[in-house]
Amino acid sequence: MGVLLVTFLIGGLVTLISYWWYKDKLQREKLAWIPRVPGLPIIGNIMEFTDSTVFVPILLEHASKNDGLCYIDLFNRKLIVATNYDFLQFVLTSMNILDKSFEYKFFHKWLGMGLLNAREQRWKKSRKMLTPAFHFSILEQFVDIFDNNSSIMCELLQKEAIDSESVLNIFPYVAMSTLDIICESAMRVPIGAQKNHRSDYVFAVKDMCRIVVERVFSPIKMFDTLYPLTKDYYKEKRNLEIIHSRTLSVIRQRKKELEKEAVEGRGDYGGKKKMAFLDLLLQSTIDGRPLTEEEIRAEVDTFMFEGHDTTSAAISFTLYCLSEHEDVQRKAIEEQHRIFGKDKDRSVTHRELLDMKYLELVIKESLRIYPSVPFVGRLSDKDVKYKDGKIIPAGVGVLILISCVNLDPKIFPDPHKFDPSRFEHPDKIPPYSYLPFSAGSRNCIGQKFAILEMKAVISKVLRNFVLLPAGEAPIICAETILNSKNGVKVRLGKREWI
Ligand code: HEM
Repeated sequence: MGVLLVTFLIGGLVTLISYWWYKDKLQREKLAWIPRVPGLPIIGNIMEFTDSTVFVPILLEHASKNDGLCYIDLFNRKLIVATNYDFLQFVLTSMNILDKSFEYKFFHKWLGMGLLNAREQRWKKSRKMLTPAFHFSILEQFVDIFDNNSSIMCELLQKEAIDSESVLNIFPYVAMSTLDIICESAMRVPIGAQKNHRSDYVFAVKDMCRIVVERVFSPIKMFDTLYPLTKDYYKEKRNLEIIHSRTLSVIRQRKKELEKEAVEGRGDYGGKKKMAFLDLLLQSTIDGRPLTEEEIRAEVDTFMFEGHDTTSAAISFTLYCLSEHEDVQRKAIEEQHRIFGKDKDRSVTHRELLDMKYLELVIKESLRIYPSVPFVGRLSDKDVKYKDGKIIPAGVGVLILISCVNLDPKIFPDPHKFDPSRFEHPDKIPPYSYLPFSAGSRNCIGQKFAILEMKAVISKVLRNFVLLPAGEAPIICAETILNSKNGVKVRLGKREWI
């Protein structure tokens, strides 16, 4: 019996290794047209990427030596690293490469198969269902919410932080404000995160961003069988309890309100009016049936995460850029004066947000240098023909380095210089060379929402404060959402509005 078991185990192991070896050999042959980054036997390049502050520059160095393309090995997984425009255009517009790469699997427990993670067939249905939630007429209704919540943020800054000598990490203030905004607008459930000060939810989301990236590159945490041996496994469990209980309470609260509205004959339950995100989810059907609570939670978790963490990073880094560039801040203020005249405290309108053309250039330039999503990944389960007989093999991921594409000196001379005038002539920027919201059919569904929200918040801060340099540059780390190890530091002075 014992001999039989050992023979069986050895046989199984040999079959597994032979399968790995054969799959590896086939993929390597098909990838022969892309330079491979030399690595160690078996573990490949994994040891180069253990620090989130350096792995993007390392990948860029490898890719730029090889015309914007190379591939790396992470144990038995291969990943094409891409900054080459032709290739990016091909991948992002291909209807055969719509799935997300292997690395997104580390999001699954958190975000389920919501829009970000959904596989091709489900994604098409979900995207079609959710697109109306970003209609112009819906976004217009959110302007007051943007305005009120940025006022609360400015009041807090006024009370707690205004002192032109002290250095302030602006990030937590912005994060609470964007969390309030996404809950009140997309979910229709105000949660008052700013007034409660601390939000376990925000801390849990931040920690999950770190955990997900560390699992991609850690030789222990990446394996589901070994992961429970690490502290992060337990931290992840705790974080997910906090996050999921928050989203479930938001969903249940809104569901109750909708039912009450229906009983009282208010609202438009089951009607034709365009609905905000959560109302749409609660009243939609997919494959002829209503969505389950699990499916709704996956979408809500996805939107809470994508809709608050991305914008809080983007707003914080833009405020930092403005604090460092007095000339740019002056022009932005001139525009605010032109729009608001003497009354800096009145509410902004949708039309006025659209009119903030210079502020839009500032935001675009800030997202170029500090893209909230520094990289995205794609995958196909079939071989895909690229050009001249070249193949992107089935099961090989493509990692698109957004943060490096945006810094190409051929397109953006002196790329680290903050210069919003680069975007005065958008026609001069070639397609697929500026990708903060990704591109193609799986681009960011919330980009118009994000730009409007950013304008509303930044405009309010500019009208109330002079942003001054703190003398401390952010230490950038790529933790799925761009983050700074030392916070995003500015100093705030009182703005005299004449
Ligand atoms: C400055 C702010 C934002 C930036 C830079 C940004 C960037 C991106 C990027 C690069 C992607 C592609 C991700 C990938 O392929 O892995 C994406 C997808 C997505 N974003 Fe955004 N985003 C922002 C704000 C928002 C907001 C405010 C929302 C919701 C209200 C949102 C919802 C989503 C969703 C649901 C997806 C998945 C889309 C799909 O796969 O069809 N994003 N975003």
